[in-house]
Amino acid sequence: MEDRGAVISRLKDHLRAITDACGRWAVLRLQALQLLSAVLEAAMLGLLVPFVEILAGADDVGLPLVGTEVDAPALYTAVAVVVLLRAATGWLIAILASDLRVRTTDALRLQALQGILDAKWSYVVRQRRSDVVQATTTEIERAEGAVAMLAESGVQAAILLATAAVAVAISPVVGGLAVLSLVLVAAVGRISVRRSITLGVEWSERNALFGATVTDSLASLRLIRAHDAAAEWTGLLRTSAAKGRAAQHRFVEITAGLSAVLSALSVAAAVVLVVIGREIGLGIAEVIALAVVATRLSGSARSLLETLQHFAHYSPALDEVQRLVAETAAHRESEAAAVGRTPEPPGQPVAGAPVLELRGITVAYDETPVLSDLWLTVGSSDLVAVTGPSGAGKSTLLDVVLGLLEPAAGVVLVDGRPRSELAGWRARVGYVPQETILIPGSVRTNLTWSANRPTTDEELWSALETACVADVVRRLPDGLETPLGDFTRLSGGEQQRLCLARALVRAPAVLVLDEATSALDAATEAQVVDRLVARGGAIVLATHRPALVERANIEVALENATKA
Ligand SMILES: Nc1ncnc2c1ncn2[C@@H]1O[C@H](COP(=O)(O)OP(=O)(O)OP(=O)(O)O)[C@@H](O)[C@H]1O
Repeated sequence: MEDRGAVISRLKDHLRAITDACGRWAVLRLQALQLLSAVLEAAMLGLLVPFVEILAGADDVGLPLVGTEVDAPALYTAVAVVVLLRAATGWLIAILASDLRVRTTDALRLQALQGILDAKWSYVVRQRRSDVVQATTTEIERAEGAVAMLAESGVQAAILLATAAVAVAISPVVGGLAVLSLVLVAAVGRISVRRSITLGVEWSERNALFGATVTDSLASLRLIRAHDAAAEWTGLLRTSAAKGRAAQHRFVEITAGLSAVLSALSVAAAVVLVVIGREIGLGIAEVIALAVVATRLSGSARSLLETLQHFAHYSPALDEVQRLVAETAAHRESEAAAVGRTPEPPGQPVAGAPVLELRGITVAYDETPVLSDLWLTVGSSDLVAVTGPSGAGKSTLLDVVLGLLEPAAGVVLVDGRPRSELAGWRARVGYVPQETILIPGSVRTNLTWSANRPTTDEELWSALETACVADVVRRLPDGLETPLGDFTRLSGGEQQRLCLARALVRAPAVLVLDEATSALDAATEAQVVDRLVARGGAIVLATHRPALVERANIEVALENATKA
């Protein structure tokens, strides 16, 4: 259960998120408009008494607070001006609040994604992909709902206070009683708002489970169909859907229930207040005005309560997004290595030094060493084969070469200097992972999205030729412009070669291949390697294929997870 200050601290958290994203002035502008709107609402209600008096036949009436006597046309003009101003203010508030809402959630979404892109690789690999997807899509949308509710509650609270002030101004006794009943409503409302937070947390958990199930089942679609294992996944989806339905049902039960009780009570309260007003000798104009004000008061209180309940229900989503932002910030790579930063110009290479050197490195996951005291020198045209049984640490070693993992001990040298600037190093590396990664988009998009520079068609075709996949692309209906989807028409081996061409488009000094030719037949693999060697540059590849090991001039044979 949430603590007493939960709602207030959540409101503060959201306000801070809005201020961070949009600036203090934008928030102050909205708050000023909300205040103006409340003052205009109070003026509108305050004009009710003279309005009813004019309707009852008076020639001149006194304006409340100002006291000036005015005739009917002047009063009608004042009412019209206030009504128009109030409408214009409402319009401005709606636009401003929507701007703040969208800007805040866009900023949070970008912060969360940037956080993942900038975080240390050792942190990233421990994350569940669907959690990040959920936080930056569904949960962000709920957080946006919470921000909208926060802005809405600001207007409603201001209007509620203004209406209460008018009620007290018309009759301190009756108005005072009305305010007292509001305090009672607030006390009951607090319980329902706190319950809404708990249900909101359940809803977030359901979203996480639902998202994970959908993401995982889509990633395994081919296997699910082949093994006829859909029942397992639909069962999980049904469970998470049912959990969500129950939480949503309870939330609506609470909000709609409270709303129904309040609407019945508000009619009774208005009648009681009018009777009391008559009993203490108020005039008919005051009594009518009080009845209207009391009805508006209870309406405003109900709306504010509903808004706060919705805010409370949505607000746990912001926790989820902020948790991701804070966690990624705590695991941030060094400033210089972060993705998207302009790399520092590299220091002067030491003459004759190898492009990369690992001196006695040790790498461990959770204190368990995978590589120990490993030494490796990679010259500018070396072909290095990393071999060893499954789990020996081949991919781990490639991650160190790529600059994704930093060794716990030992030194990594680039051009004879300690590798301190990871972004600069990665700009010189091309990588082909074990699994093929093709994004929705054309062949061209797939070749160029990670090039980090403008590319010519000539460069693309040259990379495709080197990867022995140019003929395949030429045969596609639209060549380089042919779209590739999740279920692309290319075979596994063709996709692998396309991924290799993508790495080559970067013109890398060091090409890192993690069993990147495993789907190729021996003849095609040999042809690809011939062309890669002819192209020049260093190659570091992990492989189980004896033929490839034979071609290499350096072999790093990893024997088991603790001995390199
Ligand atoms: N993120 C991680 N957290 C904890 N342990 C890990 C992590 N990544 C890899 N390992 C462990 O480190 C060891 C080496 O893994 P690695 O993927 O480098 O092996 P590999 O030689 O490439 O295996 P394969 O040939 O099967 O791909 C394995 O025991 C693996 O379970």
